[in-house]
Amino acid sequence: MSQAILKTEHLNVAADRPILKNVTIAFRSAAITAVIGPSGSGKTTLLRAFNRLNEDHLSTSGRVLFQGINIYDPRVDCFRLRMKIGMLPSQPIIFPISLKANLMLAPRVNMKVSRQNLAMDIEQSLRQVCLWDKLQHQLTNKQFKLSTKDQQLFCLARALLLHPQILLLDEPTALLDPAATLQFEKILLKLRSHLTIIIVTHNLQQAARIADDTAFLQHGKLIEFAQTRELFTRPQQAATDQYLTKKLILK
Ligand SMILES: Nc1ncnc2c1ncn2[C@@H]1O[C@H](COP(=O)(O)OP(=O)(O)OP(=O)(O)O)[C@@H](O)[C@H]1O
Repeated sequence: MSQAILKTEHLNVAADRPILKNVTIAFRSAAITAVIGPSGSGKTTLLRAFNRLNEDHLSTSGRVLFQGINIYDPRVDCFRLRMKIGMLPSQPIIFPISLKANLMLAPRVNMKVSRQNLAMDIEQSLRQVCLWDKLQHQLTNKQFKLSTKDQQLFCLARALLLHPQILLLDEPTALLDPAATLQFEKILLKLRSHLTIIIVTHNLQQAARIADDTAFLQHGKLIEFAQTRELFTRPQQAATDQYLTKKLILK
């Protein structure tokens, strides 16, 4: 079993009231972890805590350790942190410039890579998401329109260009149809060999299909965290059992 790459210790996040309460969890390296739970249970807030996206408007206490270093230490550079821990929101965001310019934005600013190396990286990341053949001749075409599925894959490729060690995905397939969802999942399973993936999902079948481990949150508390097969077949907490049963029956 691989080592933990990311851990929280007694993580609390609050607005005018607590949102995450005393969450202690460890994520395995080169594994996919699903975060499940009812709406409002704190899943997105947990994900955002991992690259310090909450701190402008929410208070955070406790520790988040990335490779043993507390990311809330004031000496940690947020830009560098967000390159190592990338995030993909559920709504794809593509700027109204060419696809190539979209891809080049972050690496040129943050990594100062040469144009030649960047061209190779772009090809590699588009190949990783199975878009190279479709897009290689459209990269400078400002009018080219992508389908919703391809927009989300393109955003994944853009995130991969920064060579993150952890990728945070917030309901990445919420807008996709079942076939596109399966294609997206297949790509995640391939990426897992060298990338740690934490995915928030309302789709329990998705968690069961791709996640090595699953965390169940409710009312801001980590109720249960286990290998996915264990959590789905032998939940240890009554609340987990109730949630899984209700979701699967209502499906
Ligand atoms: N910036 C904020 N200020 C105040 N309350 C917030 C803020 N961000 C989140 N919350 C509250 O924290 C709770 C958890 O929100 P969060 O988005 O993390 O839940 P979630 O489990 O991801 O929900 P969903 O499945 O609906 O996306 C909600 O009640 C939400 O209203």
